[in-house]
Amino acid sequence: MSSDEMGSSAGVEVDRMAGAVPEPGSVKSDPILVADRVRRSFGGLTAVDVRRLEVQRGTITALIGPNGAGKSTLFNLLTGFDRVDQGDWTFQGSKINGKPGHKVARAGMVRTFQLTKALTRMSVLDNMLLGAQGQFGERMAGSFLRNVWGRQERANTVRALELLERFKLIDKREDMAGSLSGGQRKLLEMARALMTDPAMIMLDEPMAGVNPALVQSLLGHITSLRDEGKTVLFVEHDMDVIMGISDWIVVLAQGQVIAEGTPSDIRSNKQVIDAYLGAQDVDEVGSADE
Ligand SMILES: Nc1ncnc2c1ncn2[C@@H]1O[C@H](COP(=O)(O)OP(=O)(O)OP(=O)(O)O)[C@@H](O)[C@H]1O
Repeated sequence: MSSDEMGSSAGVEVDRMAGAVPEPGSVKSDPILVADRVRRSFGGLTAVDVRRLEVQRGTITALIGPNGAGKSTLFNLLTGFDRVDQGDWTFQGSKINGKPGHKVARAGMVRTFQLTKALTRMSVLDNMLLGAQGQFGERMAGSFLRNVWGRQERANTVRALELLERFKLIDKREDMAGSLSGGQRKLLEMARALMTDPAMIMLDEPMAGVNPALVQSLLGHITSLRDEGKTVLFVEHDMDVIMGISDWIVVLAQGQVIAEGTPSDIRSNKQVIDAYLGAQDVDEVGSADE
């Protein structure tokens, strides 16, 4: 078995994928998320048309593909932030399609959100407390601030401070979120998503706009989440990051899953090279890994 198929945790080699076959729709031994025939069109354009997708529990799974492949749309659909035309999916064995984002979050599946304008004008700590409400949109920010201190927020504040400590943002807790650097914003987005202690966290481009100095720190946080038993599904464009930390990679092109596999499977998959990676990128990925 290749090193890509094996993960190392506290010196013990673990086969997290339990021999899953590298093919689209691949069956997993312990899937936390199972999606069937998920379709979403915008006018005449089919943005997502996924026949079957299973995400193995306790892994880092990357969702990759060219621009416009449907990655963000699939994220939005699965987490209740967009409506499917058709499709079913279960999370931890329970059907969650059709549920709004905050209910999906309560079920244990949380996605990160980029800091919108309203959120940048709130303090780092208030951003965290907002995360305790589960999934949220910008329009909830105003009502949240009016209500938050009237309710039992003590436990949430304790959790928020613990997470800010862990993500090295504790000294910034009173600062406006908008004053954070690109990397610190990503740390805040991740910390905020953890407020509800989800079983699965979905990260939307966790490395975008991050200074190289913070990349290692972010990677460390992502792998520790997995090593604590959480499932991580992330969309990312940085191939070194994807190949470096993923247990499994799902490749989308034109809304469909065209390949799945370990980093080494994907790196040598001709269809993926043609549709996405390009020979040059594969060489770069190979050398960056060595
Ligand atoms: N709200 C919308 N209205 C119309 N078309 C949309 C909408 N959202 C997405 N699309 C289209 O659906 C397709 C998939 O878009 P999506 O943003 O999901 O791709 P992506 O893989 O996340 O791309 P990127 O890597 O560039 O973020 C694209 O052609 C996009 O233009």
